[in-house]
Amino acid sequence: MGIKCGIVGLPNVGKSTLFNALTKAGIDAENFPFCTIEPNAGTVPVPDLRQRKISEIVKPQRELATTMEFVDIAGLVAGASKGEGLGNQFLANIRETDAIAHVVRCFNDDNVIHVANRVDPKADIEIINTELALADLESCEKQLQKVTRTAKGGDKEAIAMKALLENKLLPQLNEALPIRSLKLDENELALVKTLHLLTVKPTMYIANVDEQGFDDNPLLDTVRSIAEAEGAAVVAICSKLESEIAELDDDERLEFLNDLGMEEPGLDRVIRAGYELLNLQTYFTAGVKEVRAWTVKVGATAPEAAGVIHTDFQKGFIRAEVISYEDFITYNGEQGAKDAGRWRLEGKDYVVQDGDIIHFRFNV
Ligand SMILES: Nc1ncnc2c1ncn2[C@@H]1O[C@H](COP(=O)(O)OP(=O)(O)OP(=O)(O)O)[C@@H](O)[C@H]1O
Ligand SMILES: [Mg+2]
Repeated sequence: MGIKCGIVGLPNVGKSTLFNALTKAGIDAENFPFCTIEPNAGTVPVPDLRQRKISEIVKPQRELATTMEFVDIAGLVAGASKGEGLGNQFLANIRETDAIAHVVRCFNDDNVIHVANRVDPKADIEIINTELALADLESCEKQLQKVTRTAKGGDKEAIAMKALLENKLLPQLNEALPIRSLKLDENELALVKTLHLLTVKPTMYIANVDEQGFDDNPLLDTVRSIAEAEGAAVVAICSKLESEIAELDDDERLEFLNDLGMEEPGLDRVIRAGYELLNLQTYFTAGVKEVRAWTVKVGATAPEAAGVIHTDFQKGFIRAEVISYEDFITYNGEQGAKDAGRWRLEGKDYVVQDGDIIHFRFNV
């Protein structure tokens, strides 16, 4: 499905360190602002404990996870929308993503330069959010000029767009508030989509804390309360620690996590949060050759889910053979689920459920 999550934030807050931990790409993550200039992209498997359990039953030749793409973007400073720092180029990189992971510095370390010489998550978040809102404000003002002309000729869509811009979008952006927190109806959302705005993208905050900074951390609390007010998700991680964990081999990693009292790397939480942010879910195909996870939108129908594998599967869709994840595990696989009467044949209106194990029947 090609889902892209952009990593944004002020310079030198730990974006590339996080990116390296996620992708094991080994790009430069050094202690100076604007270390990253060109964006770096990397594909990351979405961790799913259910897949392992399915594979234990099916014993396939191979397992394939579903994936998500992360893009590490250059640091943004105040005035970026007017060309400061790396300016508009940076904003164009964000425009191409589906969701935003906003990294906020919540660690104290005098050796690591902060561009404003202070650690202040609230001020940092405001700088980034203001720049994104200013960029959108500019796009919306341009659009208003354009539609004002066409609206005079009586064009219905132009009239609707003009009203939306004047009554809702521009007032919101003038307050430096994001478009995603506006309540909009379906028609308005369709119009907004054509504007390719930045502040409409689903956003989560990544609080980058010290190794000891997960509990009793007022900096983290600040990020949590800002996010709560916006209805956004927060994931607390220590980028530096994660990049060290990522370099270990599997056995060492388990031991290290155990010593830290962690069940899984913090990265897995970042990836899953990105997945939830975009309202995505997973279904599985399970055969002796391979057990594979696939990504679909929540609410996708069986033919749409088939289309993720191949467009021919969608076009020639006949039926889906479905077993829920719980049944698959409870009855120890397909045969057991069949014997228990838990194997279903579903038609084109079936709405896929998270974790479903599906086999598609189709014509070619
Ligand atoms: N949780 C943390 N605790 C302490 N130091 C950290 C932490 N996370 C990152 N750092 C350090 O901060 C410095 C900057 O990290 P990094 O290069 O990842 O930042 P960046 O956001 O990508 O910067 P730029 O915008 O300049 O590309 C590095 O020296 C890194 O080791
Ligand atoms: Mg960087």
